[in-house]
Amino acid sequence: MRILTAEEFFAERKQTSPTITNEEKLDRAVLDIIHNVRKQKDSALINYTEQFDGVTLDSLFVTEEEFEEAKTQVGDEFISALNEAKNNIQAFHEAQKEQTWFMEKDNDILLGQKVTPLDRVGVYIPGGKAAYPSSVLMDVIPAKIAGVKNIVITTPPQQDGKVSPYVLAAAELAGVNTVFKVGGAQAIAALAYGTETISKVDKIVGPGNAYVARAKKWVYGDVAIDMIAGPSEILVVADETAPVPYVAADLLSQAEHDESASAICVTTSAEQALLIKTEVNKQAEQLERKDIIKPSIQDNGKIIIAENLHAAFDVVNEIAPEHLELMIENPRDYVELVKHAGAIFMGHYSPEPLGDYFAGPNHTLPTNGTARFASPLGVYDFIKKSSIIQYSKDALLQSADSIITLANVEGLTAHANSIKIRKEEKNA
Ligand SMILES: NC(=O)c1ccc[n+]([C@@H]2O[C@H](COP(=O)([O-])OP(=O)(O)OC[C@H]3O[C@@H](n4cnc5c(N)ncnc54)[C@H](O)[C@@H]3O)[C@@H](O)[C@H]2O)c1
Ligand SMILES: N[C@H](CO)Cc1c[nH]c[nH+]1
Ligand SMILES: [Zn+2]
Repeated sequence: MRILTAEEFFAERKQTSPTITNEEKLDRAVLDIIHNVRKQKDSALINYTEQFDGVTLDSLFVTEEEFEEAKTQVGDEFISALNEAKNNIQAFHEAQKEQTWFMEKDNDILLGQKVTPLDRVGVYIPGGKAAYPSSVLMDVIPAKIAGVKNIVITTPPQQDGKVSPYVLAAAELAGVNTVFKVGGAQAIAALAYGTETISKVDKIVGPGNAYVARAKKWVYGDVAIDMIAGPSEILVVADETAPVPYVAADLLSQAEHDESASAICVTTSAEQALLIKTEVNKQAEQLERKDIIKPSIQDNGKIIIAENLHAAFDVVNEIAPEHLELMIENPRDYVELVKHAGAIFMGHYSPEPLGDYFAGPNHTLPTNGTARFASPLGVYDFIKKSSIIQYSKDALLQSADSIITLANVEGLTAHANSIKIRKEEKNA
């Protein structure tokens, strides 16, 4: 984990575009997969699952028996925790619901916006390095609240050829019973273009590793996507009130997702920076997933020393992290300074995993700097809007000349004529 000053950090950002070569390699692999799935459909899915997941599948479908078996495996404690999380997620997302609305003027003009749920949504649930039942709730509940009728899940199979029973139990609790055993870029291609078994959807949502995130970017336009939700990121802003063991534990919580996950701390104290680095290394040694954590911390971990909190927030806004923790005194006084972050966790007792599992706001969040322009997954991702316009005869005649003038200026006389024709009594 490198320690550097804010000035050094900004100087490095200016000089480097370190990911371009990697991106080209990734693009070639992903485009190849998309192309083959479009051509060979199910058989490409079966082959890629063999190649990347080491599993030979007879069928891509999760059967009813597999759902039943899953129920017997997961235990009451898990179901009860899942139900608590579901209630919190549901309550938070209910508040995001949007309704069709109208505005009227003098009984002559009616304008509005009609809200309609999407027809078909495909949810990607990651499954390579961990199973994510929590992501099932996060991605399906807002779709259900929006009123989406047709929701399917794709997720990679485990080594035994089955889908994690915890993922299946969460799917059942969230009300989805169509689950396909396919992951990676091939799953995204299948949802975007359809195969013999998997029908094309209108929108693909859900997080995943770099292959999944890149594939979503490539299919966008042929299908809608929620955002680029790739490898996890955390940025902790710590002042001298932040307990060092808490800071280290929170950084490590995201590093364990993926070797490409990133954990960064910005602190106002050089002394604390050293303590945090030592504590991160100490705690990492004790963690089960240290094989993933160590490369993540080694390659992407940083501790940045800022002169003061204002300078710390310049770093935050430059990085635009997926998760931002404010482990500082009076965090609410500083929230105004945050311009770009997927989720903001305030205070010493709001660690990131509280949001991953339980509090209610969505954990599918924009990564890789895209928090500059993207928002957390929400009910708004599963609806679309249509404008509504109705004028009475009187209202149209009153505005006719202005509309005709505008149409004539654009040289669009057929447009002008569609208004003119209504001015002449004989055509009524
Ligand atoms: N941003 C968010 O909201 C959010 C939420 C949860 C998880 N995540 C992230 O999701 C990711 C989950 O990753 P994961 O790997 O555990 O599961 P995953 O399901 O995203 O990826 C596994 C799949 O990747 C494909 N793959 C692996 N190696 C490949 C290769 N060499 N070439 C082509 N395809 C290959 C395989 O098809 C495999 O099934 C992590 O990076 C985690 O940080 C993000
Ligand atoms: N931190 C992940 C989003 O980057 C979400 C997650 C699910 N389970 C645990 N964590
Ligand atoms: Zn997490």
